[in-house]
Amino acid sequence: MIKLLYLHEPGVLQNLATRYKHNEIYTYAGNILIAINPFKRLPHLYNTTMMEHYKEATFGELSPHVFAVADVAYREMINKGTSSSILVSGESGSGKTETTKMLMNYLAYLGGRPKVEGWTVEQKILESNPVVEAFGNAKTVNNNNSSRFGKFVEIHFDQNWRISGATIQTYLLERSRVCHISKAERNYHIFYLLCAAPQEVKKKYELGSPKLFHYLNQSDCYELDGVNDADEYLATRKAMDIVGISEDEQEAIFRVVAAILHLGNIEFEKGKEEDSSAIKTKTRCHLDMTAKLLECDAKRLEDALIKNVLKACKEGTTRNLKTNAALNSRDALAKSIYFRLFNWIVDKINKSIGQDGNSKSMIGVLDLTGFESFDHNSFEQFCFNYSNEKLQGHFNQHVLKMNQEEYTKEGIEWSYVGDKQDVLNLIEHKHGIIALLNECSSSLTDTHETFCQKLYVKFKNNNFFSKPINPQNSFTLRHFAGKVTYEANLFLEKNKDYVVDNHQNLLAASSCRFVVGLFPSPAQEQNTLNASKFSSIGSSFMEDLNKLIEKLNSTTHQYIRCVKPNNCLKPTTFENCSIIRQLRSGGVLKAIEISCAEYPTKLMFYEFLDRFGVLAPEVLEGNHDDKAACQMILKKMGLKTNQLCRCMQSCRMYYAQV
Ligand SMILES: Nc1ncnc2c1ncn2[C@@H]1O[C@H](COP(=O)(O)OP(=O)(O)OP(=O)(O)O)[C@@H](O)[C@H]1O
Repeated sequence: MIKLLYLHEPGVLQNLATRYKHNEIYTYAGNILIAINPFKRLPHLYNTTMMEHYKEATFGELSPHVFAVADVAYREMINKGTSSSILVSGESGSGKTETTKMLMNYLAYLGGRPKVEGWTVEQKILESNPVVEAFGNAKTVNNNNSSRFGKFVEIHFDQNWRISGATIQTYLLERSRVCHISKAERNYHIFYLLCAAPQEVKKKYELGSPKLFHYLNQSDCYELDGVNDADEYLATRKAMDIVGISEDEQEAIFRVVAAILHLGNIEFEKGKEEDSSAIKTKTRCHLDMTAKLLECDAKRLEDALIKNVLKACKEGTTRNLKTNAALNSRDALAKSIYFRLFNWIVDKINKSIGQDGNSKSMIGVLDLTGFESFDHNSFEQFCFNYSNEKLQGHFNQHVLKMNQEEYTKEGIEWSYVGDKQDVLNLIEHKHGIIALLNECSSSLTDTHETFCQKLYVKFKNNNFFSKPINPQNSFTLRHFAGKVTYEANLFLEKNKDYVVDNHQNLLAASSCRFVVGLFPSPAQEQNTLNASKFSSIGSSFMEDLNKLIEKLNSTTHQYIRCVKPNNCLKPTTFENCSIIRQLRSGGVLKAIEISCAEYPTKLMFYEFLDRFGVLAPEVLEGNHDDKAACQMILKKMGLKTNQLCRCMQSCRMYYAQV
């Protein structure tokens, strides 16, 4: 892109469209790699021959490519000993996860070891992808394989620049999906894979078609185009072997997954006592099966679902739950189990791969959940979009600032262009939205209505906040990527990070060691966490993001901007408006704008002389150095709107209106 003589939006778009037509999906815009999702397999771009080419080449010698970006990070590590982070960003479905996998493949190729017995570290790292995707990805309206969590993978290298370990840090899994799915979406892949497992496995867990399970049949979408769940089940089992999850552990994991499906089929009716509920007789078989799979007492499970332990009263005092509250209790249990299971899997992978405490350098790859705006947006979208704001803030600070600092360094007069990102401030300031949400979540009297009323009063003059006419109890934020309206009705509940005491006690008493490991007894947990204290998901997510930014700031950065060319997920369709919107909101056009605003064209001195020397042949004939010769030509032509850089090896001339 920077080779274009004139940089402007239509030119940028035309350039990308032409390249995309020829399957050239990668383009550089300065130090950013733009990657346009091809929505079709392009194996020739990623094979070993291609890796060999990029390994041999210097940056810029070959066509833009995701391998070239990883190569820069690897070479910088070798030459300067620096650690790097590759930040992959873009909307949901734009190709971040695929790009991340290509980067990891290439780094494994560069830093891999000759095969010894068993699985190598890099094989384990690569095979962690299908495992975490099976448990953490799902079909959404934007993407058939949408990551419902963010991740930062740190790959460690030893003194010989070989891969010596890795850590996967995950961020905020979308818990609500376990129990609620919208039209045309699916639950987490693993549930469908297990329903497509070999007959003997399904028999063991009393599973059948996904249509039989409430947590899967709320949407009529069961299959994914081009994906065979039975094959994926086997592939996931194999990947679990490779990442070091033992046969027994896999058995326990799938038992827990099956238990969640049975748990979701338990229904309630009015109980005999007033304001109480009871298990519907026809669904009692699911209660028994859930108890069997979780190896806990069926009666205790029943009580844990239809009764609540009163904390304020003496030990053992319980209150009956009405049918709706029992349904909520059932769903809360399912979400807690799944969330803990997901974290257990990530921890296990980390332990199995191993971290290298003596590592010389690391290369990190960041893939956060993309920006989302659905018809209905809740707390999860709020958090995902907040993390995208955070990443955008980092990008603005580093890329826009970096470009402009170059002007300053080169002695070019320049007035600063930048985004202040006030919406970030609105969310995370000590008196911002998260703080208010925490205040309301921990109060006994606040509801989602009072939370919204407080928001409306507090932020009525904030340009990034507005109160929509519809729906009630919602608020709109003007994000960098567009406006999103959030429905606040479950915000308070979803912000609370806790496991119901009843559920905790039930599972801590399971005869299955694996289940107990997911839910250590409160006494054990008390050591690490003050259970009685309110714990806010919003705040801990904010803390995690701040730590992440700190880590990113301690490394050098490479940026990859993934772009979704259309919303119908089809190859060859290039929707100009949507692409321009993504480039604008992602700061790519802003970076280009900095180049355009006053000095759209940059030429090396010798290029300028080559091109414009004809205007002053006498200058060319004289014995002047290049910079002085350029100055003489400009002076002769009476042009004042151009500027010359200070003399450095990479000296360029910036000029306008020539
Ligand atoms: N380089 C590529 N080559 C072929 N297909 C691709 C490529 N990048 C993306 N895709 C296709 O686009 C789909 C969506 O990509 P991906 O899952 O990486 O998006 P994402 O940005 O990570 O989305 P989300 O934020 O929802 O997780 C992939 O499942 C794949 O079909």
